Amino acid sequence: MTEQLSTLATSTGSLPRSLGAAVAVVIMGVSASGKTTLAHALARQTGALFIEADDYHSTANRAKMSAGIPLTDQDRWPWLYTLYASSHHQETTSISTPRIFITCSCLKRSYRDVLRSTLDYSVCFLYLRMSPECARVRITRRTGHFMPASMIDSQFAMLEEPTAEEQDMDVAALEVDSTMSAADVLAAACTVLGLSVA
Ligand SMILES: Nc1ncnc2c1ncn2[C@@H]1O[C@H](COP(=O)(O)OP(=O)(O)OP(=O)(O)O)[C@@H](O)[C@H]1O
Ligand SMILES: O=C(O)[C@H](O)[C@@H](O)[C@H](O)[C@H](O)CO
Repeated sequence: MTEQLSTLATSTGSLPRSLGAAVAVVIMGVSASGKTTLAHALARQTGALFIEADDYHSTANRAKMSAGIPLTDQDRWPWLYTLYASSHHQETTSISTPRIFITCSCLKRSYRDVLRSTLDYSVCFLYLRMSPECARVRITRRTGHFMPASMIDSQFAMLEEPTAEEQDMDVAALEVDSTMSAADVLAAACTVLGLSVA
């Protein structure tokens, strides 16, 4: 993990140029890293569709997480399938890209590979990279959400940060810390994605 972090630290900040035109952008990261907040803002500003992966968790998955029990691969495969199946049929009238923002934790390489290989359209990932301390503060302050703060450690334990190889391929990482407002994160994301929204 430490090795991955240091690799990432030297290579964050922009998407491979060929993926600037990706149709779908998956905003990934641990719980409370700000995926939903950012995706809402991006979708609002660009007119793109927004798909929230949390909406596709089964009742059983939600109950597990609410009870502070981390999901397993077996819990996540059907969830990723349902997410894929629903994204698959989405079409928008937008003629610009990206057309879809998808929030999805995508904690493991294998989960990202599932989306890479199943989604019909070109996809790239924007990884919101946040320290455990910052995520813990955010999740503790958040109200009205099923995910308890006690899950933060397991989210980081599970996390396989995007490798340098993935970053050469289709992942950009954005460092997010406690000094960045939602507007700051939006602006940084737009720069990384090459979007010219205000
Ligand atoms: N830049 C920011 N500064 C301060 N608070 C923020 C910022 N961005 C998001 N938040 C707050 O942090 C909390 C987590 O954000 P959000 O729900 O968007 O994260 P998430 O990654 O979608 O979480 P989850 O995967 O658990 O649904 C929310 O209460 C949100 O209002
Ligand atoms: O893979 C997972 O463990 C889950 O997707 C979680 O990340 C939560 O659903 C999400 O973060 C909501 O709090």
